[in-house]
Amino acid sequence: MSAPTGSSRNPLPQLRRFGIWRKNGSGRDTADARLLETPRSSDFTHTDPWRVMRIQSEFVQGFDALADIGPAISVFGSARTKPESPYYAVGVEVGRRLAEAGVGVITGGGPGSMEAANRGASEAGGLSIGLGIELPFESGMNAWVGLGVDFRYFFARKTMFVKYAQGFVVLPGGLGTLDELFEAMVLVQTSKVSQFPIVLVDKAFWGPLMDWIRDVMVVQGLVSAQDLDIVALVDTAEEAVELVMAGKAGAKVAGRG
Ligand SMILES: CC(C)=CCNc1ncnc2c1ncn2[C@@H]1O[C@H](COP(=O)(O)O)[C@@H](O)[C@H]1O
Repeated sequence: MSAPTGSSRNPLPQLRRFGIWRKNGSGRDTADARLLETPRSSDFTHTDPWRVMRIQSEFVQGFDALADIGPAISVFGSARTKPESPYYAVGVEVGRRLAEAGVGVITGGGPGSMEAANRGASEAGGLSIGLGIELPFESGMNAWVGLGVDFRYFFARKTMFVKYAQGFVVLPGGLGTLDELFEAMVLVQTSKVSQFPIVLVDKAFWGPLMDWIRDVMVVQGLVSAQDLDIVALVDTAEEAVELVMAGKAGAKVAGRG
């Protein structure tokens, strides 16, 4: 086969940097040279290579803090749930029942339903973990967190929610809750995790979302009907803890591959 000649074709790459080929670089622009160069300003702490170090340190810190927590379940839900809301009461009961079942409770460490689950776990004498996130409007770690780890990056934090839990209980929530839920659903769908129960609490809240997935996504062939089995819908804290502890929801799909 002859070499491409058209001007729109890439010529051979000229410079290689850590396995990445780039064209049009200066031969004197090496990693060593850049390392030894006097920085033009202290802005280097805002550069991507520096960020990579910070990202790495978040993973190290998270792995370090959570390595020995034992079995745990992550509980998600709205940061805006008020203490007088029925959802808050369900969150407290989920946390309490999980602690009584002998597993740690991991939440996002914030207010609302996260606080409720931490509170239930803490009041029952269980391990109450909060994985906080730096946000412009965050209110800090809730008072019921016994072991807290703060993150700058959502993706590092989300890794911990899955890596150190054996299942998810998801209370009604907003975009943050959906982000955490769908991340887990995709991980089960693609067999990145197996036997990972995901239980959604409150059929009236979650039902319409599941109906939309069934009526639109499944009908258009964008997900399979089986994918609906990744999650289970329940109405009470008791059912949620029973199912998540039995490892039931999600098992069907995870087991097929
Ligand atoms: C009352 C209020 C607006 C406070 C916001 N304070 C917050 N503090 C901590 N985490 C938060 C906060 N807001 C959103 N989150 C993040 O979003 C998730 C819940 O989001 P949401 O409320 O469902 O979307 C949490 O796990 C966390 O990732």
